[in-house]
Amino acid sequence: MASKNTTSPNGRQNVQRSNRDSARWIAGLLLLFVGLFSAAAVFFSFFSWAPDQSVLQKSVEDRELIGAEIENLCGVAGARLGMLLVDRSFGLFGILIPVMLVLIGIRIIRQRPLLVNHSILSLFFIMILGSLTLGFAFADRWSICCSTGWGGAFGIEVSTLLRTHIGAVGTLILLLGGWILTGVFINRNFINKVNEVGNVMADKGEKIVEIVKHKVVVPLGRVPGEDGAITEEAPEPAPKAAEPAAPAAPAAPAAVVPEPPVQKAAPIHVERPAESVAAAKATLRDEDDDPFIELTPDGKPVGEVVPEETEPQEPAGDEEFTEVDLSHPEGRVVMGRGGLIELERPAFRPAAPAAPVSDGPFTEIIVGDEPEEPVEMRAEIPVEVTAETPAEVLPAPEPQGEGVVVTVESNEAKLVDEKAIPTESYDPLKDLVNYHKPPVTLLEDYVSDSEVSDEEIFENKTKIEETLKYFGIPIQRIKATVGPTVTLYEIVQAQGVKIAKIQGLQNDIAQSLKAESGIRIIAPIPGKGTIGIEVPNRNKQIVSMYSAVRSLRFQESKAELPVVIGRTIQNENFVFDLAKMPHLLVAGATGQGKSVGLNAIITSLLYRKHPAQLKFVMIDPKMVEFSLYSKVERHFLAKMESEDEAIVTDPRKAVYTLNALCTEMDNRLELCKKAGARNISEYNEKFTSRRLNPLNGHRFMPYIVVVIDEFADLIMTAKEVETPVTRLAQKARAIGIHLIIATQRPSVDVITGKIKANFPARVAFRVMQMIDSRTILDRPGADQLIGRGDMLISKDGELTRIQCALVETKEVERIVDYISKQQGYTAAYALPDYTPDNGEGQQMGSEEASSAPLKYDSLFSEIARSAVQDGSISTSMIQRNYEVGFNRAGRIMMQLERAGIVGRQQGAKPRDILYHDLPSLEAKLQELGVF
Ligand SMILES: Nc1ncnc2c1ncn2[C@@H]1O[C@H](COP(=O)(O)OP(=O)(O)OP(=O)(O)O)[C@@H](O)[C@H]1O
Repeated sequence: MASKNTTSPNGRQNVQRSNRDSARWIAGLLLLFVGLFSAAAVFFSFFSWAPDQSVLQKSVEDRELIGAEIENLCGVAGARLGMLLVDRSFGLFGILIPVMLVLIGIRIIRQRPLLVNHSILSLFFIMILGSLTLGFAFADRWSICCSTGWGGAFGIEVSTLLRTHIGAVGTLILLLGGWILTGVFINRNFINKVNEVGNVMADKGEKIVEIVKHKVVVPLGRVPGEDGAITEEAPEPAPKAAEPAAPAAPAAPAAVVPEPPVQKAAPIHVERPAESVAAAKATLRDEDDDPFIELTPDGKPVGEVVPEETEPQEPAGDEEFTEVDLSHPEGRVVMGRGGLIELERPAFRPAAPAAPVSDGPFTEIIVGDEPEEPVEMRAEIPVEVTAETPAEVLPAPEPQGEGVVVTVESNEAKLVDEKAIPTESYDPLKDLVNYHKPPVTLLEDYVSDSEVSDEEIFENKTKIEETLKYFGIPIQRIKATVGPTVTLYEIVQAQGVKIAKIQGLQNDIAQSLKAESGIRIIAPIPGKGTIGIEVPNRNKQIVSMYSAVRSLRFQESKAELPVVIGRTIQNENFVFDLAKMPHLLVAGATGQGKSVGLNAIITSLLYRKHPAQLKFVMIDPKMVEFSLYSKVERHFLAKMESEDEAIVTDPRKAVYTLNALCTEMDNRLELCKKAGARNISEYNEKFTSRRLNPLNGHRFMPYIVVVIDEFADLIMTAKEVETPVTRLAQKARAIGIHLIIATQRPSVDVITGKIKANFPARVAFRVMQMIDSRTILDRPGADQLIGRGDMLISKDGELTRIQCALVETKEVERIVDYISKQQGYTAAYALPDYTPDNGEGQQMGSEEASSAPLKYDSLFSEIARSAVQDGSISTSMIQRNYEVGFNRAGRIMMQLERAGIVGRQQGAKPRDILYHDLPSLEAKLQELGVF
């Protein structure tokens, strides 16, 4: 007789699980309180250990007799605990034991795994090392906070032991190594810090060697040769810059002309390559410690060429600039410490035009904004000369005009101090550092009391056995696995029975089990060789998103885009990596759970990803499914810059958005190519480890998940949607763009061959006809599902039956509310704007699409007026004058073109303005409805 126990194994499991959870929670809370009490006890013991210890040494009677009381605010227990954790254990660092207890308690309450918790392990290492270090450093010398010494009994004894065996130096090195390893364990960036210290020490070492060379070796008559080798020959003493030098050339006029009163009116900065300046400096460095470098007009150090008659040089060193005569009558070149070459001219004197300075072979002169304007006309405007010419080849100005004083600063390429260059990894999450992922408590924990009874299982097993026997198929064994929706009866058939024979009995078995649908025969079960018969349970269980998100499998998943979609027949949470799928096709008849499935996918991702890591593009022709996600626009959504709404509901805009995604894909592929990365993970890894320069356009790439609901509606109204979808499906996986396409009608005109070929992963909810099942899964099965979240997922030809997790609209609302209340980015993630050319616009089939855009930019009329008034326009002009981005400027230009106000772009030529007077433009604007 079969057991009549009505509690199923499943139910028992649930009850056991909930009892375990409660016990865990209580244990966690107890530990938390013990930890808090211990922390307080240890803290107070730091102040009261001395009197308390003498009190504790006395018997209770003695204490009462003399009225001695414990001072620790946690009483006798506190004083003893303090003694135990501080004196007898880890000294000052004994306080970390209660801290660890508190952390463990919290983790138990929050149902977190304990074994390898990083923070607790870190604290543990710190405690051991800290105690050892203090024990080693102070032994039992100081007893400010406890009787044994700062390191506690453990620290003192173990360090003494180490000292005995490996000596003081060995112990010191061991401790240093231990601290470094602990630092690295706590934060991997610590490696960089260690490297930095190493570099600083290496630099210091080099400097010391330099100083020794200059101060000790050189005075001894040994000088470094060009190759750095030390030779015995002493060089000719170089003339000091300030000293009059022997004439090397006919006296330059500048040498005899008295220096005019200098007014720093229009300095000319000459920028040149760092090497030349460095070379010039290097020539001088060895001659004089003076930080200022004097140059002659031909760029040579002043001591070598400046004639003796040169006007007395002001003592270099205390000046901001060292002045050097040019051959110009009144010119002077001054090279300052910063290395910028500057031309100083006396005010109100005819100055040398900038042009001669620029005549050098590589000299580029930028004279304010207007290069053609003579320098002397611009006395108030700082004049910049950018020269790629080394100082040595800078031609001296022809002696024309007079009174020009040239101050030369060699503009060294500005180098950031090497220590100021960030060495730690770039952390994209720091953008929203306070972002908290939604707590799981926002989800509903649906408790199902509908369970599969043992009776039901036994009945089904008997019926299956009888039916098979009736058709002459003997079986050896049957095993039942109860799932949330169906129970799998696994049959081991007698030897010699053909699998196909059982497969053909699907309808007969269904009839005998009186099940209208839901019976599915898996023959054989992959990897097992047995035959599976899935029979729907009389009462289905709800799989809550709450339990799915809480599952260890999901929480510990290392996937890039982890998704927990529901539970398999074996009652295991089914977790997959969307990044590896890499796209998903979702089909199912109306009301069978598609939208819930999509929400489960989106919710999973929201629970695991940070806004910096993931963006969604949501296309919702039904207009209602995704509207609630608009609240997280600034956190998790991406849209074209020109779009107002982040959730795309208009089929025409859906096409634009998908094309914009193609542009984003192309941009990302280009960036990956430049970076030498094969995929988004490699690229982001390079970017975060600062191996890619943002100045070269590199940026951190978040994953983009594109969710399209009702694809059938979309492709029917905008056939051209197929092209971008196929392109994305073919190429976007590597750079982190993944598509999820859902449709009610999985017919071949919707899921075309091109699309299907690029979607190896498919999800099927119940469909009404076998043909639909074949379209989506390439085989029957989806027509045999029982609906309400019962689904099949096919990946690489393998089919898994899953009960989709239920996440209701109200739960999604709570999650998006939680996220939206947190700080987000200033706007949605911007996709490059896509502007269709006219041809494409006409293809849309609607008149509206080919005519001027529906909505004009708010700057449209203002820019149109200014274009007509000025008679010219360009995108860059719009950008500059109105401080708008390139995309917006381009869009406004496109709107002007479509409105017939400006002509088409013709190569590099400026666009024609098609209106020549404001009244006719105003009439046009009125006609367009823009004022
Ligand atoms: N996983 C599930 N568990 C329990 N019930 C579910 C599940 N999925 C769906 N249902 C039930 O089925 C109903 C319809 O689901 P859903 O709205 O997802 O269907 P749909 O396929 O998106 O339909 P349509 O295409 O018409 O929008 C839900 O309101 C819910 O009651």
